[in-house]
Amino acid sequence: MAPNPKIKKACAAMKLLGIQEAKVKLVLKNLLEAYDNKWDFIEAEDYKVLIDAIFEEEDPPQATETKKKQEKKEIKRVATTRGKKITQPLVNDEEDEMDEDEIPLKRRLRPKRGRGCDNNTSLSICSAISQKSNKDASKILPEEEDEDDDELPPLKRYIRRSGERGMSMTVYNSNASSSFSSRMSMEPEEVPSILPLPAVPTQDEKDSEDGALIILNDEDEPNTDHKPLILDTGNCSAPMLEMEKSNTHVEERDRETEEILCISTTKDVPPSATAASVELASSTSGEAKICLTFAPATGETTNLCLPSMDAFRRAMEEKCLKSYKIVHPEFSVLGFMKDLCSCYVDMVNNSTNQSLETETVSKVGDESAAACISMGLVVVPECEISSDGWRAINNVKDITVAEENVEIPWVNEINDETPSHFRYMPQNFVFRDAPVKFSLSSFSDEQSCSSSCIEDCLTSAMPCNCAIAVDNGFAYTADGVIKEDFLEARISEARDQRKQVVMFCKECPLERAKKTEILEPCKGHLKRKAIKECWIKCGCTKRCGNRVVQRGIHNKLQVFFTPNGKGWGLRTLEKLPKGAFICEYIGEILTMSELYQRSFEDKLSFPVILDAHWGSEEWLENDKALCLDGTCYGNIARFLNHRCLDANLIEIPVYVETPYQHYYHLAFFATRDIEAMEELTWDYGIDFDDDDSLMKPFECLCGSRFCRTMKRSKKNKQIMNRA
Ligand SMILES: C[S@@+](CC[C@H](N)C(=O)[O-])C[C@H]1O[C@@H](n2cnc3c(N)ncnc32)[C@H](O)[C@@H]1O
Repeated sequence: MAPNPKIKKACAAMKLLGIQEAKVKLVLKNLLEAYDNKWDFIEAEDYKVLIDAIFEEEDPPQATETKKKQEKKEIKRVATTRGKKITQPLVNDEEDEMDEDEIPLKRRLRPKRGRGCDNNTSLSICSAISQKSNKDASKILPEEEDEDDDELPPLKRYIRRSGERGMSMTVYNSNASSSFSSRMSMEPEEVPSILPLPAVPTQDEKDSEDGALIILNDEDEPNTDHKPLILDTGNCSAPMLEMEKSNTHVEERDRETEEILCISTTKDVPPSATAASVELASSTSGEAKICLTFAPATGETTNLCLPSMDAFRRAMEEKCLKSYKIVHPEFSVLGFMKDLCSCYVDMVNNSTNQSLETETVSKVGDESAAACISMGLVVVPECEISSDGWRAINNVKDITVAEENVEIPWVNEINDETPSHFRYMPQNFVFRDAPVKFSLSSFSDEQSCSSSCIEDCLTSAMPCNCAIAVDNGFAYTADGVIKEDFLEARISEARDQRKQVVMFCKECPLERAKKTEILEPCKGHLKRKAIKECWIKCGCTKRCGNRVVQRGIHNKLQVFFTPNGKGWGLRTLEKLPKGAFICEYIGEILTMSELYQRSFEDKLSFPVILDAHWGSEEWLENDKALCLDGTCYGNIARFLNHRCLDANLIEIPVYVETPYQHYYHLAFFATRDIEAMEELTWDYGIDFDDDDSLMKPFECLCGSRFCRTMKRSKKNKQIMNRA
């Protein structure tokens, strides 16, 4: 006998979801019996009833019973309301009277109408950490829009509560030609027996807005801090991966904050697309995105080769899962998702053998939204990113916004914070009153090597004026690093009190700036030896070996979120040799009065006082004593964290364009060889016991065995013990 075409069709549809034919047939048999062979109920909404029944096979009997009752009620209601758009599960009035045990229905695999069997190239990768209590999980979340849904954030309609503990990932492909559905567990014992899959938007929904989804719940963390993560498929012609993170909370019954995380590409990869790029971006306002962009072909058109879902899953498992230890404290879902995206992109690009074209997400304001859509970029409706937010997003690859010789990316593998907003500046600028002038006339011939030098001063037989100006000779070697003896002398000066020359002001500008009635005595300033670099007025060329700091940053650095509570930090992505110049501290040049005014309004995290020569003259006016403030305008040095005593960077005053001794560049050099991925730190030289400090107080988490706060607390303990 020829197989019933309806059964064949149902099996084919279920096969797309990875469900075996035998199981489908078994469940179908029961359903047909239960519903008097009424196929239209079974076929409705892309076999919703069948899918639910298949998954309920694995539910506890009580749940299945209750679910069946519920479904019968639903079916009755569907039957009487045909023709009307029903998007919310119809709940019988009696449901209100049910006791809690009677509502343990978990919605799971639920392809919505019009999708799931589309002949498109739609891919959803969903990652779920479902850690809510089973009790909570036993309640149903609304899962399809009701008529008022338009007023609710799109997020709402896609939420499912999975109800199981563990971390799992589901890859779902609705491409008819390469059907695939799989789930992967990271912690097998904790992964739910059946994974929730995202509800897939209907055609209407697809046309009108974005869709995608799955859930991250975390039982161990307070709900209040959860931010949902949604990954949207955009309503755009070019495909992209987009993950969006918003603060949207679920508001109805049991809609405590959920976390949702998902990646999906839209359909219709343009046949002429050449390559893809992936971008992880986020903003200060809490949103984050992972974008996969397919760039249109240039010149000869070639078909883009997408990897098969199986190959992608295997690569993903290798690259993203097996290499991660989920229990590792530094595991971050965001980082994981990013790896996942780049894994996919790598595969696309490798198989396509095309050059990678990066399409950067450009600023998206209201007025430019249309332009973005035409470029294949999606404006996500619930994500209203401020202009500052967009700037931060754009800066993911280069926080310097192309102001430096090298790009310096930022990355946060710990949480969803983005760097606070500041304006990147590659050089110092006077805020208002500081008497700093860069002028050719300010340097006399004696202070530059205008006539004596040609090409490279380091190779000249006689030390030139620049070498003797600050009585060091040349500080740099031909390799561009600081000479060992000069560096060692600076390091021991900084670390060993016995080697320090400390100068005391008669009246300290720091104290005077406080504008108190009685000035406290000067606490002393470390006299620091400086480097004098050749400059534009010198006879040498720009390639002269005595020009290092002025050539700017050359190493591969990265701003990153530290895992140990210090906020953002700076690290190197490559090995750095001892004595290498890393960067200088850039900020607004302020007088002490200006600085004090600022710190009075709000204690600062980013002031550096240029006091290397304070105390060397009788009287230093407040407006001649200077400092740098990197709070609003600065460079990457503003991310350098403090480390007590044994920091891997040391700051050295460097004179370049002005002989005015109270203004100099503060340049950071490596105190030792530094390994790739090491955090870069310097000793702020702060006194943690000084309540009058202009700097925001903080509890030192440097981890150094010489940590001054650790010593202090030990001292306090000793004092307390003695008392
Ligand atoms: C110049 S900023 C460094 C960048 C900063 N971590 C951030 O997130 O922007 C100085 C601030 O970083 C934090 N910080 C720096 N070093 C630290 C340390 N050793 N322990 C704890 N916090 C530190 C303090 O909040 C301090 O006020």
